Amino acid sequence: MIAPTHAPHAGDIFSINLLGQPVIVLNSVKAAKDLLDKRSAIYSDRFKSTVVPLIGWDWNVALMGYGPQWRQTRRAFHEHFHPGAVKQYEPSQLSGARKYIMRLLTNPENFVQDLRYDLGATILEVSYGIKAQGRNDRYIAIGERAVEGPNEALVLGALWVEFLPFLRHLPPWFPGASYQRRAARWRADAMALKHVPFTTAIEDFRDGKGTWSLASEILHREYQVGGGSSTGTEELAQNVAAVTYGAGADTSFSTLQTFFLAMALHPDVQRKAQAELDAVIGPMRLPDFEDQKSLPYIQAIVKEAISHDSQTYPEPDVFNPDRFFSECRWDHNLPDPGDYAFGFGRRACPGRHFALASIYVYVASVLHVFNIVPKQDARGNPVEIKPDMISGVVTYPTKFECDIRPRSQEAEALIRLCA
Ligand code: HEM
Repeated sequence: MIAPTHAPHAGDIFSINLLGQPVIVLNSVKAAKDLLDKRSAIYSDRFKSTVVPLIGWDWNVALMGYGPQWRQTRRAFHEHFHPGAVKQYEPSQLSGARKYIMRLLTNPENFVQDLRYDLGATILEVSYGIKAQGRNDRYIAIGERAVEGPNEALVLGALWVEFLPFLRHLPPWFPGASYQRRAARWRADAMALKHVPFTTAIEDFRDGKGTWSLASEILHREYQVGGGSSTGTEELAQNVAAVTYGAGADTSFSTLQTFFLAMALHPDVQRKAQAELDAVIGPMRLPDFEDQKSLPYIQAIVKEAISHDSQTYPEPDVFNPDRFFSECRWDHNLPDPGDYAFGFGRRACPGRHFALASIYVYVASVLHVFNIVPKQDARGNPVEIKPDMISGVVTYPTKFECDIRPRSQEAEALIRLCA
């Protein structure tokens, strides 16, 4: 469950009572590390939720209790998402970022919708080997619809049925039980996410039409190890692919929206990043994964976009990539936001390396060729952006507008040539 707001003055650990159900909130990185890292043997289970099965998401490893099925699924995640394994996804991620900058050139006002689409298309290809066919793609729509259920229903206190489980037996027509109708739709959407792209991928693969994907690779590997077909193997491949597809796009999407917001507010940060890109890459090509190590300021922007702990960093709300440097060198004494933005202990995010690679390649590609500036009003004055966030299972900036323009004619030509 996700607490809807942060409570900076409430102490490291506090509890709230929701309709008789005690809820313990870990309100600092230290508290989370002490309990979830150091005592992970006893704090890796999940709350036995009424809402999770009601909305049809109980097959999702992130919401599963700590036990053999969770362990088997985590093992499969580890095999496909450890730092060495994620290299195989780089071509899809790079191609997604390049298609995106081409879209930014032709349709900059659609930067948010196109970002959602291109991240979704990349993760669809990685998970199932399916190539999305444009904005109205059936599989993209399935992915986007499916995450609405958990995004609405898993926010702490969103549905009373979580704390009064007998309410799950009420019929949908009963006064006040409209959540039953929504839950039925969310269940159908979750089932579509789990089954529809998987069935297409596996049928294509068996017919020799499909390309390699996470789903087909897990099936192949498990058959080799387990020595033949089994429903368990199919279920495992289905779950890993669907969780990747469901979890993978939304999280990176929210981080990259934060990046656009921060760039529109901080032209000085943009200039520094572009000076680094110009020095390392120059005007004749676009950034790729080979450049990552040579772009520390871009790395600092990525870390700054993921999130901040108010007790670890001074001025946590200020977007300041320079905080990671001391005397022009990377400051290794400063905690890495990547060590807590992805969770703690045994339940920490297995998609972390994949996510960081995606965010890097979008940030570097966009900044190399575009300037992001606030919109101008009729008199040519910049329209003030009031930054704010919407909290939920995933946190997003509220809607904001900005102008995204190629940095130069050469930059525009480079996009047209290479993207
Ligand atoms: C910026 C991007 C991302 C962020 C900030 C993020 C964050 C998180 C966090 C904080 C958790 C831990 C939740 C907890 O402790 O209960 C988590 C779990 C998880 N994440 Fe991510 N994530 C991101 C991207 C991804 C991607 C790309 C994938 C898939 C490839 C993924 C798959 C998962 C899974 C499967 C879990 C559940 C792990 C478990 O319960 O054992 N995430 N993520």
